[in-house]
Amino acid sequence: MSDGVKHVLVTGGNGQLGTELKRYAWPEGWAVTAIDIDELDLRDTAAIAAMVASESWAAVISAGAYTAVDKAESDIVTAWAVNAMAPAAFAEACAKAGIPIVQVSTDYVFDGARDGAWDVTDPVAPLGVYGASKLGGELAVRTSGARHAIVRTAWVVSAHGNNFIKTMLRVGATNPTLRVVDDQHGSPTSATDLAAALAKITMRLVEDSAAPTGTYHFSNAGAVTWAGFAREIFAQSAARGGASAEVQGITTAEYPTPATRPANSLLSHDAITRDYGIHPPAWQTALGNILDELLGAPKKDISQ
Ligand SMILES: NC(=O)C1=CN([C@@H]2O[C@H](COP(=O)(O)OP(=O)(O)OC[C@H]3O[C@@H](n4cnc5c(N)ncnc54)[C@H](OP(=O)(O)O)[C@@H]3O)[C@@H](O)[C@H]2O)C=CC1
Ligand SMILES: Cc1cn([C@H]2C[C@H](O)[C@@H](COP(=O)(O)OP(=O)(O)O[C@H]3O[C@@H](C)C(=O)[C@@H](O)[C@H]3O)O2)c(=O)[nH]c1=O
Ligand SMILES: [Mg+2]
Repeated sequence: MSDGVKHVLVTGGNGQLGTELKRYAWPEGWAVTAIDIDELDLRDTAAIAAMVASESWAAVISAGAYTAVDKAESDIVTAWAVNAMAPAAFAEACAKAGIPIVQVSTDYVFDGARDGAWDVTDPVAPLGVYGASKLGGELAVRTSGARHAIVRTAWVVSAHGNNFIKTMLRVGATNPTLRVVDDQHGSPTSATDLAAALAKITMRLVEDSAAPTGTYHFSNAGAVTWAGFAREIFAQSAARGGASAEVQGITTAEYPTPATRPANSLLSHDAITRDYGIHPPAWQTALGNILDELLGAPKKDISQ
């Protein structure tokens, strides 16, 4: 592509994040090629090398992933192929091509076994296959020799694809009461806000060979439990005439799942703010924007 445009290759193009990276208002001179399984199977490392070598890409954003956390527990080989070997193949190809790679990773690399926000330098200790395989991808990128940013995020939600907001609205439409875990703490992340942060980092890595590299955390600002998140979803949904349900807080032990989730996966934004000047918006605001898209703007408050 010798058109003077900087082409960014994005994997996971049909996912939540890939969809928002396509919708992002890239400045003139930038273009995104977002691919998913129809164009390239991430289990095919030879095809990955060929894809990167096929064009003069400006950068790769590695967003594609095996994100079914519970299913991964019984599908280890596929999870590792997609979450670890594919990023390894991309990173190797990027190093060869001399282009940067932005690898998206997860809060689930942490064990969650302490209070406070996890810093980028804190020790990792994944509790399940999904987190372990994503950590494998991180390590491959980190040791590849490619200039990189590894951006860990958490609890990704959007108006498109599968996520907790859409599950709550769907289940809440037919159930008056929902039981939701109230002892796992984290920060929801709008795929739209994440896409904007990743675009900013990617463009800087491409334009400035001295741009900061390393590991970063991005989530929306503020902390909540899944039950607290569900309550706010229904409060904001009801204000828009959407589904509402009562949320009964339960313990993790009362909601058994194949994969163990971290009790605390709050992410510190210090590194991304310091190096890239990124200040994530509050998760409640991000939720409101997603519900605006799904349900329309809130009805006027008639009590005043
Ligand atoms: N969702 C979340 O809560 C979080 C996500 N992340 C990370 O953020 C990134 C983006 O996540 P998100 O957009 O939510 O994930 P999604 O599951 O919405 O999107 C991932 C995409 O990757 C595709 N994919 C899976 N396997 C393959 C394969 N073998 N070949 C080609 N494509 C494949 C999926 O296709 P298909 O749907 O057909 O499987 C899907 O379109 C991922 O790296 C994820 O690990 C980090 C923290 C939280
Ligand atoms: C649907 C439902 C879930 N839960 C619990 C299960 C779980 O602990 C929590 C959230 O459910 P989810 O299935 O969305 O959780 P999960 O799929 O684990 O979400 C994770 O996805 C991966 C890809 C990540 O990287 C993580 O950051 C995180 O977002 O809520 C309830 O307690 N009640 C319910 O009715
Ligand atoms: Mg899930």
